[in-house]
Amino acid sequence: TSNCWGYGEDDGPFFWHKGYPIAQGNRQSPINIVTSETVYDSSLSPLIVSYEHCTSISISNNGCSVAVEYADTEQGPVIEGGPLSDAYRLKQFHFHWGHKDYHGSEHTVDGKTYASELHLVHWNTSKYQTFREAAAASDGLAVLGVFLEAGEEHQGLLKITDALNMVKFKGRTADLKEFNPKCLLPKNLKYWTYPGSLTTPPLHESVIWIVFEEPIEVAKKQMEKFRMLLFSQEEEDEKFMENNFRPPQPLKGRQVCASYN
Ligand SMILES: NS(=O)(=O)c1ccc(NC(=S)OCCc2ccsc2)cc1
Ligand SMILES: [Zn+2]
Repeated sequence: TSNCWGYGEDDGPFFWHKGYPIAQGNRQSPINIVTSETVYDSSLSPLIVSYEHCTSISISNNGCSVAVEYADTEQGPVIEGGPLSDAYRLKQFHFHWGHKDYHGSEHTVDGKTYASELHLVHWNTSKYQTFREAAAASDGLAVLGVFLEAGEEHQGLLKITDALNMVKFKGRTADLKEFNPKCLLPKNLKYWTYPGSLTTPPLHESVIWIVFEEPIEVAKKQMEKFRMLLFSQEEEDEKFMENNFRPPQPLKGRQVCASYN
């Protein structure tokens, strides 16, 4: 889809409200998580991540990020529990990152930015028939957010970072079979959760956010591979894909719940 929005100085996050007025809505994402204002919610049950049957299909450069898509089948990978009343099936995961390792995440924690943020996008298959329908419903989507920080090489991520050179240009897709993203989750699944939105247009306010406190470590050279991707198509002026993150949005009175005390 030829987006008329981007991350540049004339089509970036500060302009999105023109095409998508919901950008100034009451449950926009990302947010800055102020840990002293989070509320421990003892009614939050543990998050159940059932990623056993993981048929990844492909990896693609969609012009705003790089995404790994999953087959939309009954026995696909699902999450449930935690703040969720229904089962949510994995549709895709993608990343946001910066020009350098000191920034790039969308959510921030007490103002701290991370080098990158992984989003695992799930939709409510108990209540809706398609992703598109769920994406427009207030309880339609659940996105797991994982912070990435520069450190040791991440073995599980190698299969992704080694595939990036196959999808350098916008619109490119490559096979990526049997990738199980469970290896991308942190050891400790303590999380914060709050009601929010897609962080890119159409910015639908349909996401239950579940953001893990513990970052995963990835090597600097793995981060550099994300930065050699392009926003642009072959034959267009080369525009390196970086800083594809939306800054934190107003909390508008929302409560952020913590899964732990
Ligand atoms: N960064 S994010 O996780 O909030 C996020 C997740 C999904 C999307 N959009 C997707 S997967 O769109 C697929 C096409 C579509 C269908 C209904 S609305 C958009 C945008 C942002
Ligand atoms: Zn995202």
